[in-house]
Amino acid sequence: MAAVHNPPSAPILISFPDPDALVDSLASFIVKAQKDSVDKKGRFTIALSGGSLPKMLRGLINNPAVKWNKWQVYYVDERVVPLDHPDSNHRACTEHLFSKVPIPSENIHPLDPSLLNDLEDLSDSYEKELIREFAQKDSARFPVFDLILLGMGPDGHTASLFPGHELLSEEDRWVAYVDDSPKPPPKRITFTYPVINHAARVAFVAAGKEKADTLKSILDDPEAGLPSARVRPVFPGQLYWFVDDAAAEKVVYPRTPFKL
Ligand SMILES: O=C(O)[C@H](O)[C@@H](O)[C@H](O)[C@H](O)COP(=O)(O)O
Repeated sequence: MAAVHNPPSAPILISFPDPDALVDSLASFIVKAQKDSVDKKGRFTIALSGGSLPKMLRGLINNPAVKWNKWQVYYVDERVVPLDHPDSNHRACTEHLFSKVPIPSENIHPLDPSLLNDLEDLSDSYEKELIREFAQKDSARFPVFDLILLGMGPDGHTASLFPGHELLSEEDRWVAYVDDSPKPPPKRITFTYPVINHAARVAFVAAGKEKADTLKSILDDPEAGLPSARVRPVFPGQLYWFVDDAAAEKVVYPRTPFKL
């Protein structure tokens, strides 16, 4: 009998009056994803982006529902700089979140700082870090993160997947590198689409009117093919957009009220 392939579910767009309102609901959403995962398998695998995202996770600080010792944290993409460099996503997440909560340091998976001079080795070693978490358990072709949190750049990029880049068609590797990122710094490692699109839940977080045109293209004209529009988790994965009204101002795509 031929396999039945369910199409990806439609994205769920949730818009908040301002970023502060978004922060609290985002925290509740993450805690719910954590609870579902921990109830099912005793751990919670999450991948974080850089940019403005780390600051938007402040609703998790002093939140008694977060089981920090169950979290395994990876980076969706990382700039190839020392871990304490101002450009480092790991540094941003540490400053805005990890330094303020009781997460065991061994539950956080930054890139290997001894490999910064060799992009190939660096991305291979990060892929092995994912294989240690995921592949041995169920020999998965691709890892299934419980939650991946993404940002969207004004050009429509997400992770370090930029418009027109050859990595947009990568189908095999889990982690790849770029040395020509148009957003500085130029050297980065990044999850590929197969990893992002196999997650159980993927949530974009985007705020501000400078994102309004791009968000409209992504949600109202996905066929235009901007990198963020290519995030379509395979069934039964679900895609969410947590945005503010300024970012959503031009979007016609229907909003869904926030509920857990
Ligand atoms: O390290 C990075 O540069 C990112 O992970 C990147 O993909 C980011 O999420 C977007 O550029 C959005 O950034 P903002 O949220 O700052 O607009």
